[in-house]
Amino acid sequence: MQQSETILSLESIQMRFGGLVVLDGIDLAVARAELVGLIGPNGAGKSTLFNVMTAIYAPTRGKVRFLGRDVTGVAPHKICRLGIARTFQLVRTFLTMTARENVMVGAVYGAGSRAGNAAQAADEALDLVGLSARRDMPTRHMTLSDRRLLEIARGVASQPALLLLDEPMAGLNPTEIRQMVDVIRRTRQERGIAILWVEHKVDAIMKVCDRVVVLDHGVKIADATPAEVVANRKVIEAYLGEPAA
Ligand SMILES: Nc1ncnc2c1ncn2[C@@H]1O[C@H](COP(=O)(O)OP(=O)(O)OP(=O)(O)O)[C@@H](O)[C@H]1O
Repeated sequence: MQQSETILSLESIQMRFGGLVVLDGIDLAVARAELVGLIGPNGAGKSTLFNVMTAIYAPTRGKVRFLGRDVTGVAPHKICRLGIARTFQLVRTFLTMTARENVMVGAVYGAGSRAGNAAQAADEALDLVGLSARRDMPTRHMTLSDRRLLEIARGVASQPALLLLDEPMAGLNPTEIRQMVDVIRRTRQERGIAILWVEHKVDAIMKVCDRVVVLDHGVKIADATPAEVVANRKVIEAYLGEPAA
């Protein structure tokens, strides 16, 4: 695997809603199988950036390139087929369907699998996230933590090159957070999927990521290793605060 190959690049992305500039000249590259954290204060523009990458929004300026193609403003279902999957801050699963059926949707919709292949892809993805034993459970009976894991499984089953995680740890307890960290690591290591991970649980990001990107007021203020980011004055002032003495 060529880990240094860039699969996603954002070039000078600007997103404006009327007079409000929410993203201002963002450049960002993600390499194959890289694990990148995306952090910043509330309202910094992280979710909006995901929405631009997945073509929910067409940026007012700039380009999104994925696997060598200009995909700026391409329809969201095409982005998924091309290999970008995502999870949501507010979990979105089909509540009356079982865990396995939910993940099969990812396999069919994202990877274009037929029923037999989709079932196999779903079982493998459920195994990766540790939900095999609950695969026949309707998702309305699952805990928040399991539904977050299920969203990851659904993304993995679509066979993406890049998975976008939007606050997968929100609302989880410490045990569930450790389990989630383990799943994120394995998703990258065992599947070779690049991950761009938005999170307010900064400790987890710093422990696990190769690189951390920091947004503040729609501007990228840092893009470096975790050790460099925690020592960055701009990041301390905008988001992290001074370390405890
Ligand atoms: N559709 C929209 N129309 C107008 N303003 C929007 C829209 N979507 C987002 N915004 C604004 O863009 C800014 C960035 O929001 P965004 O949700 O991307 O931030 P965030 O970094 O993901 O925040 P959080 O950490 O709270 O999830 C906010 O000021 C928000 O109110």
